[in-house]
Amino acid sequence: MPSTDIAIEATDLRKTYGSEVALDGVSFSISAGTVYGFLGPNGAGKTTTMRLLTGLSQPTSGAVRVSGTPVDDRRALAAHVGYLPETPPLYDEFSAREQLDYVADLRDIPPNRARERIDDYLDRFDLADDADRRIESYSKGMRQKTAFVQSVLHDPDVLFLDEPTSGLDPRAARRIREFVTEFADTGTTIFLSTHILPVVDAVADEIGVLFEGRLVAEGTPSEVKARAEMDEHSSLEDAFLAVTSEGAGAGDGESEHADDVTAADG
Ligand SMILES: Nc1ncnc2c1ncn2[C@@H]1O[C@H](COP(=O)(O)OP(=O)(O)OP(=O)(O)O)[C@@H](O)[C@H]1O
Repeated sequence: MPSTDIAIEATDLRKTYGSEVALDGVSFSISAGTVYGFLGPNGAGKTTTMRLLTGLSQPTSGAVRVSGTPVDDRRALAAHVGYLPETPPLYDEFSAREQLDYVADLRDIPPNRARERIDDYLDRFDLADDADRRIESYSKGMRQKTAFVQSVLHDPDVLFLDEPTSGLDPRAARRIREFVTEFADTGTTIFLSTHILPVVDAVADEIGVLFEGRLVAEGTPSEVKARAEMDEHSSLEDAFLAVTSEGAGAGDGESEHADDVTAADG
């Protein structure tokens, strides 16, 4: 794997489904160790982008490199990338422990190391007592926690998280936030898509806001707020609503701030 300080580089990504344009020329460059909050309203193209960034789907045009490697080289990337998708792949008939053993084996984690990590994570996510029950009997939050552990078991350099706190109670959601910060402190790059804006405000170094398949704002949380002409007391939610109003993209003037919002740098 080539060494690079750029962890994720997307160049002019376009994705169409028939006549539907899901992504309309999205570019960004994310430095290693960054927590990047990826925001956008329903249907903006976030999941489509994440699938392109993880090589699960091919762009209509444009290119993606993760840790310097083109994402279509999935063999080279597998050890370096973790992905928690919106609908995580779990086998209902497995227990959490079996599921995690299976993934550890796929990831070629040495058995002793795998056992240690799995026990540690099960404990930290309060799953230890249920670890030998079948996943089909789990609550949504227990499934989500199992899926999160599965995505980080091999200690990836770049971690893609799609709504990681979905279905989690406050304690578990906080645990995920702490993990995100902890991983980032050790140099892991985190690409985090969520609708829970306070989470992004708390953990993200940088933010990208997608609207109708285009990146309409990018920068630190305070830069995005400033760009949307918010004052220092405004929330990220206020800025999000300003840059993703119809007026921001189509110029119908619905938002008083829309005309002042400049396009993202990327
Ligand atoms: N397989 C597909 N076939 C056709 N259209 C699709 C397909 N996948 C996504 N789209 C369309 O692409 C656009 C972007 O969808 P995407 O799922 O990426 O949005 P999103 O930002 O993740 O939304 P949400 O926040 O609701 O999860 C939508 O208009 C969606 O209907």
